Amino acid sequence: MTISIWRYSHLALAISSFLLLTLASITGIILAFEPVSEKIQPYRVNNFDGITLAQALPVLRKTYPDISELKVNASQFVQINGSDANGEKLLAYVDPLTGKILGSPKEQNEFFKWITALHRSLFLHETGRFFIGLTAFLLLLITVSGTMLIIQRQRGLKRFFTRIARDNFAQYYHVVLGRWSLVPIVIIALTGTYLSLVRFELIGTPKESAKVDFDAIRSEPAKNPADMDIFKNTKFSDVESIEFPFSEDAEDYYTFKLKTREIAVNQITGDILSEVKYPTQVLLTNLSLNLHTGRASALWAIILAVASANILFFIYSGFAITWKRLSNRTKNKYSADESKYIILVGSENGSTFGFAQAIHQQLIKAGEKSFLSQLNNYTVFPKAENLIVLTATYGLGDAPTNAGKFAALLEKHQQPQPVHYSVLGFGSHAYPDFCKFAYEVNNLLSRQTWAVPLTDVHTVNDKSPDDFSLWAEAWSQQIQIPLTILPELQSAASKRLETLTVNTAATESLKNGTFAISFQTRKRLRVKSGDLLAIYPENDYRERLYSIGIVDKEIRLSVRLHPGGLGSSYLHRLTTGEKIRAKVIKNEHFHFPEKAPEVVMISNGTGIAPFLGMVGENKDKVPCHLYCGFREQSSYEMYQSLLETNQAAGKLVNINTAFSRAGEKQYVSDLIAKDADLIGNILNKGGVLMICGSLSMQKDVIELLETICQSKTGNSISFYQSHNQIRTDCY
Ligand SMILES: Cc1cc2nc3c(=O)[nH]c(=O)nc-3n(C[C@H](O)[C@H](O)[C@H](O)COP(=O)(O)O)c2cc1C
Repeated sequence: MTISIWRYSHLALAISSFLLLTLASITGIILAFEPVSEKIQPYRVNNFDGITLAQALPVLRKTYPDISELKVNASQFVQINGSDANGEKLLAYVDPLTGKILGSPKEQNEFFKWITALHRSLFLHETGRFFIGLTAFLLLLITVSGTMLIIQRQRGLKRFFTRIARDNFAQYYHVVLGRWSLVPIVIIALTGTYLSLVRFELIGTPKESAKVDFDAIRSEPAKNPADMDIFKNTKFSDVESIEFPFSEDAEDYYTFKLKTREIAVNQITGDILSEVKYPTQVLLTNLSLNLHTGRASALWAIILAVASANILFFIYSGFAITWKRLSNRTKNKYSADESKYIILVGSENGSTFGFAQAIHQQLIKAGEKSFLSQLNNYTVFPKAENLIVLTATYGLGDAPTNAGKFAALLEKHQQPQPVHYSVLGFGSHAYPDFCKFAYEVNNLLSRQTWAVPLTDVHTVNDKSPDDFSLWAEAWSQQIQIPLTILPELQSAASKRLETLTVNTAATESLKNGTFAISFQTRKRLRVKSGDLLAIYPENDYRERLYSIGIVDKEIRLSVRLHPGGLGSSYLHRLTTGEKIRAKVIKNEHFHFPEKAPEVVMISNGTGIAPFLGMVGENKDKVPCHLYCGFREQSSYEMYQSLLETNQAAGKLVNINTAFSRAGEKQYVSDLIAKDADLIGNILNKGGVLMICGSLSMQKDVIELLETICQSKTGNSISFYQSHNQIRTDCY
């Protein structure tokens, strides 16, 4: 919620000021070159900061007896004013130590004059100045709201400068450059606002002149100016201007306008006749001018120019981001009430909508009625048969702004008919709570009586086309509508097919219709237990996926034979030595965990397939517990000897079996319920739970684990799902 307040303020402020901000930034960049071009003039003497008035004033007065005034400008050029020996007007830059003339001051360049007027007042005098002042203030508010957004994005001030997860170009550089130019932009905005307030006298700058008590002026003891304390202690770098005495009478005195005060000095004795310290407002005005114009430092002027150029980039990238968000507003061909397919999206920056649009368009093309909207528009969908949720995760594993109300709406609206659902999470492993909100949505849906899982929850890391296509394949397999991958994602998604040779064909089909089949692969094929094998029984778009277990260097599949099933009948028909074309799909999230202190494997039926390979891969003998459910003892027997050999080798701590149609008639969830303490401990110490098998088993186990997590660990199950401690691969 708060993220949207800052975001809307940031956007509203940007929209209301972008025209004037563009103008002020462009003119600001140009004006930054004025101090730079001035600084390269050869009128500043070396070691200027060390020169005292005692060293310079006697020389200057001797060389120019009719000098009336001396000024030191922001570039530290010393300019004298008076008349020369011939009585001619003298206005020149001089070397304060020698009195040598270095050049003569020039009028401000006409071009810079014109740009300055445009920058300050838009040629509209006070009205223009007001709008420019207002723009500076709005820029200040934009930087405040922008800073808040970065703090939220980075999850706290401490992580302000830590790595940024890369989104799209505009998004990424908006944040990266925003962080680096924050300080100069705040300074530009703050000083611009301050100078406008001074200009409109909303901040007063009272400046009193030094008042001299003429009766107290002494004319002795006379001192050599080079020996006067005030001359010795005052550096040229502190001077703004000096008015010289008009004559040699004691009543005529020096007036030093220094950076912080004004003093009157007796020219004969060196007495300080009066001293006035400038009020803070005057000091701040001077500082603001220096900082806003860069007149005191060429380096700072360049920083200001770069910061102003960044403001232009922010205007462009800010609008690019907004455009992307707005362009995702969908116009639906079919209403929510009449649609069979409902696609709901949780997205902050719009990329998830891109994926959703692709699915939506393909369903429409296939002649289906599909409705696409955001998760916050969840309601009753009377004709819905399929719900697809695609959602990103933000903040601390939270919902995106357009999905924040989903949980409450789900409670409120029950679907009147059974609806199949499938959840696809979008996230990034750069964040600790990977796709947490998607897991939460999936867990919430699984508790609804009307909701029937169609696929396991899938996740997409950093918009990976491979991850997306994995979900698309699993979904298509269930629905029988081919979802071809977006053309722009296609190149990455299309992989080479492998030729595999059947090593052991399905010799016998057991009573319950389960069989095993193994394939020999080429030597260098990189495949691990938990990866998926995609087969194409009819050599067309129809693909079937099976979980792989690597046993004795072979790909071993466990398959349930469905009467008339496309994939299972095809595999069942294959004979030893036959070759097939298939694709190995990497399924990294379901590999045997490399660093877990303890592992729990939970399966039912053919879901045991990847675990058969994984136990063999447990070379470090990580404590590993297996909970597997079957219909009857005979289904287990085909895996028993392999599992017991691994147990004897110390790669499995225990094998817990549940038979649903024999003996105690138990489900795998009953075994887990009994070992709730053990499961809680394993999660607490960073162990990993892997679940493979049917979606209905997964639903029961997840529900049970939610209770175990809450009571034994204090975290919700989605915490462990998003931290990769609970991994599922169900179908
Ligand atoms: C500020 C911010 C916070 C994020 N937080 C998470 C997070 O906690 N977990 C996660 O998996 N991804 C996180 N992400 C990554 C996004 O979920 C991911 O980039 C997603 O694809 C963006 O989708 P969208 O463009 O539709 O909003 C975050 C991204 C950003 C910019």
